[in-house]
Amino acid sequence: MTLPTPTQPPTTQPSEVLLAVNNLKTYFHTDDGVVKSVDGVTFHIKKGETLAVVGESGSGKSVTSLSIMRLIPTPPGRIEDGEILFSGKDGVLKDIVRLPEAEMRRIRGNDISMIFQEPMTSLNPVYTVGDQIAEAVMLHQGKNRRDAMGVATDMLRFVGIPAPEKRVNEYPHQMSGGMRQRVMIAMALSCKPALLIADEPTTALDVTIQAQILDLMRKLQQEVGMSILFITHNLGVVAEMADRVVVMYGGRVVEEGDVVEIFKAPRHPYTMGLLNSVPRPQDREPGQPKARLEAIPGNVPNPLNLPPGCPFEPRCKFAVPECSEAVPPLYDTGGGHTARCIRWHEFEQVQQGVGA
Ligand SMILES: Nc1ncnc2c1ncn2[C@@H]1O[C@H](COP(=O)(O)OP(=O)(O)OP(=O)(O)O)[C@@H](O)[C@H]1O
Repeated sequence: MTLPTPTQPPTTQPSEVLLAVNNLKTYFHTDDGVVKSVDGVTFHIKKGETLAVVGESGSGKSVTSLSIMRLIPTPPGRIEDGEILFSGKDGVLKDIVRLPEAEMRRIRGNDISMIFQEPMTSLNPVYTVGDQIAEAVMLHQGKNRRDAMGVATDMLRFVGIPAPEKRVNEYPHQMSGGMRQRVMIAMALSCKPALLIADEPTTALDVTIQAQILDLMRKLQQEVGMSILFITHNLGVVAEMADRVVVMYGGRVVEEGDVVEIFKAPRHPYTMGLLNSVPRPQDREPGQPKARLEAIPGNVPNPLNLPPGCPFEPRCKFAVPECSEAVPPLYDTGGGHTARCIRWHEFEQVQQGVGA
């Protein structure tokens, strides 16, 4: 995979905050100890924007999104602290962490929808795709079955499924992986959510279909005007889809900022490592030396046994003794860009050519 250069302007002019996650802590109480999967995570999503959450496997991306949906398996999981402020279609600001379950059920699928990597885990094999979309429409929009089936057919057409009148009566197994992912998107968008959470939605698809689904999501976002929280480990997808990016490591945000800025001037060695492990288009230009790709050495830390200091320190080629003393705070590096590294300023100087 080659990394595209993120250049596209935001699809809308995002201004107001739709969702604000503040100091979220979601832990799992296991027999082996407490897994601090999400440990003090803060970020926000503006109306109409796409925010990518990126990080290696185990960094806490999915637990963050499941916390927003309040779908953490309890026990062993629990949201221990923090707030998730959300302003839904009714315009009332709510804290998702503290909402009664009945109200949360109204929000799920109506104000916030989620699509997953593998549609077969979310689609029911014994019902037609039309029935499944119609059910969500009947539940949230109070439509009768006939009208809801009409909406289901329209939604299948909307997501580019050919012959929707026929396919609405088909079962998931009669469709290809790409078509099933389109059905998932149709179902997720059928109630026009304000926020779509997409957790690795294209990972299981081959590259051509992947590109089609990403294109489709961009187009639909413009038409529906929703915000997207895009969970991925794929920086190519981040560059193509996101306005801003949150980089997670060991259950914490280690860097956040505008996607163009982060790709151009990362301030955290983990983000630099992620970027160095994927080819960039400028490295492939004629006359340029062949880019050296480097995998980040080592593995993500064991969440039951995190080091006392910066969790990336054991893998970091820029680590100094102070790094292992305490978890660094998130430093404001300017222009809405933050990084959790005590040496961020030195990277800035090198990138700006100071003392080089
Ligand atoms: N039900 C659970 N019980 C115990 N630990 C859990 C549970 N669910 C998640 N975890 C732990 O929480 C941490 C974060 O997991 P999470 O699934 O959020 O990572 P991720 O960044 O989404 O990874 P991936 O890209 O593989 O989905 C991991 O260490 C994981 O083992």
